[in-house]
Amino acid sequence: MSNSWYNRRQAGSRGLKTLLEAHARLGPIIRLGPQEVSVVSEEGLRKIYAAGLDKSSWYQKTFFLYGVQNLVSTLDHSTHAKNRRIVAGLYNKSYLQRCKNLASLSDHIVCSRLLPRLDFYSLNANTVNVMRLFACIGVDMITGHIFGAAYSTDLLADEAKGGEYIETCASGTEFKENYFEHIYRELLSTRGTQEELRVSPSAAETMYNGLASQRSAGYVADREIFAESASEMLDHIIATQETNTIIWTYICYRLSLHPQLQDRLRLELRTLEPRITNEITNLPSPASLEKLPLLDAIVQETLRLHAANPARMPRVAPTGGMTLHGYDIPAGTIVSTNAYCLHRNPDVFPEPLEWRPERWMPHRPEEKLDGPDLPRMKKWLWAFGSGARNCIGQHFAIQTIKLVVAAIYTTHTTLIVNDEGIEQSDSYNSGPIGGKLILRFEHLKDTPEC
Ligand code: HEM
Repeated sequence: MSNSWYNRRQAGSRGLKTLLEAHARLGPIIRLGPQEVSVVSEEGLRKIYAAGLDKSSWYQKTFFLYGVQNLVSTLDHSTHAKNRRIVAGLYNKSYLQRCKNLASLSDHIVCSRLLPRLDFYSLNANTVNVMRLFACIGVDMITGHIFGAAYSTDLLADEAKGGEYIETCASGTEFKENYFEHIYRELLSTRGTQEELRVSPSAAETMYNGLASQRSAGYVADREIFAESASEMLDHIIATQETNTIIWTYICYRLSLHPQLQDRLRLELRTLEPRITNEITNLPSPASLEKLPLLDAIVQETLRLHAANPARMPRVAPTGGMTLHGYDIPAGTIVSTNAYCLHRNPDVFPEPLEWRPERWMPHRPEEKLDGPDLPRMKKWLWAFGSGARNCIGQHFAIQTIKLVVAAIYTTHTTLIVNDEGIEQSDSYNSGPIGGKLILRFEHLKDTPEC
C-alpha cells in the first residue's frame, strides 16, 4: 500500500474532504499509507496529544525563521519545554486581562484607528476587503504586545502602508524577517533606557533575556540568541496575522448573512460598561467581554465550522509502538488527528455543517429541554490543538477577536458586497480561497432602540 492515493487528493485540494468521507465510512481510525494513520476520536486525542508524542519532522521544514527553529517547530521535548516556559506567562489569560500595555494598545487601535476608519467607510459608502483590514489590526496588536506599544506597527493608521505590507508579505518570509529584524534591533538597542519597558519588559526582551540566561556565563554569541528570539517573535506575528484574520473574516461573513443575529448581539454588547461609541477612548474590560454568552457562542461556533488550522497535526508513534483502537501501531508511524473531522462529528455537533452559535448556549432550566452536552463539545473543539503543544496564543487570540467584534457590531452593521471564493482552502492556514471578503459598513446611531 502506498500513500499516493491520499497525496493525489491532497494535491487536488480534496485532502480534508477525503479524510471526512473515509472516517464516516470506515470509523475512527484509517490507514493513509504504509506508515501513516489518521484517528478521529477521544482515544486519539488522549493517546497522541495528551500523552505528548513527538512532532513529526514536517514542522521543522515548515516553520523555520531566521535560519533557526521556534516553539512550533522544535521537535525535542526538553528544549521546547524550556523555551515555552520563558514566554508562557505573557500569554496566560489572567496576565492578558490585567496587562496595562495590552489594554492601552487595544484602546488606541480600536478607538483611535479602527472606529474612525469604519465611520469613514460608512460615510463614503466605501466597500472594504476585510481580510486586509483584519490582517493590519492583527499585526498592530501582536507587535504592540511583543515589542511594546512604542515599537508596534501602525498598519491600520495608514491604508497605503498597510496595503503595501500585506501585498509584500505574499512574496515570502524574507520580507517579514527583514521588516521585523529592524524593529527588534531598535528595541534591543534602547533596552533598559525606557521607563515603561524597565517596569514591564516586552515579550521580545523577555524571550531574548530568557534565552541568554540559559547560556553558560561568558557566552557572547548574540547573533544566535537574537536569531532564536526573533524566530519566536516572528512566528507569533505570523500566527496572529493569519489565524486571527481568518476567524475575524468568517465571523463577519456569518453575521452579515444573519442581520437579526447582529441585532441580538448588539443588544448584548450594549450592556457593556463603558458602552462602546465613537467617542469613547477606553474599551470595556476583557473580563466583562468574556461574560457575554452570545458573543462567546459566535466565536466558538466560528472556530468550529471555520477552524483556521483544520489540517492534520502529525506526531510520531514512540519507541516500542502504541495501540490505537485495538490496532498495534509500530514505532515511527505518523499518527494524527485534525480539527476538520473532529468538528464535523454529528454525534457531538448535530447538523455539523450548519453555523449555529446557539448550540454553545446552555438552555435555561425553565425551558425543560435537554441542553447541549457542553463538556463533550468543548473536548471535541480542537481549534487550538491540545496537550503540551497546544496554541500558546489562544487567550490572546480570543481576547483580541472579541474586542474587535464587539467594537464593530456595537457601532455598525455589515453587509456582503462580494463573497466570491469564500470557501476555505484545504491547507494548514485555511482562509478563503478567493483571498477576500468585501463588505460594506453602515454606521448606527447610538440610541437605545438601535
Ligand atoms: C484564532 C487564532 C489561532 C488559532 C486558530 C491557532 C491555532 C493553533 C494550533 C492548532 C496550534 C497547534 C499546532 C500543532 O499542534 O501542530 C497552535 C500552536 C501555536 N500557536 Fe496558535 N493559533 C491562533 C493564534 C495564535 C496567536 C495569536 C499566537 C501568538 C502568540 C499563536 C502562537 C502559536 C504558537 C507559538 C504555537 C506553538 C506552541 C508550541 O508548540 O508550544 N497562535 N496554534
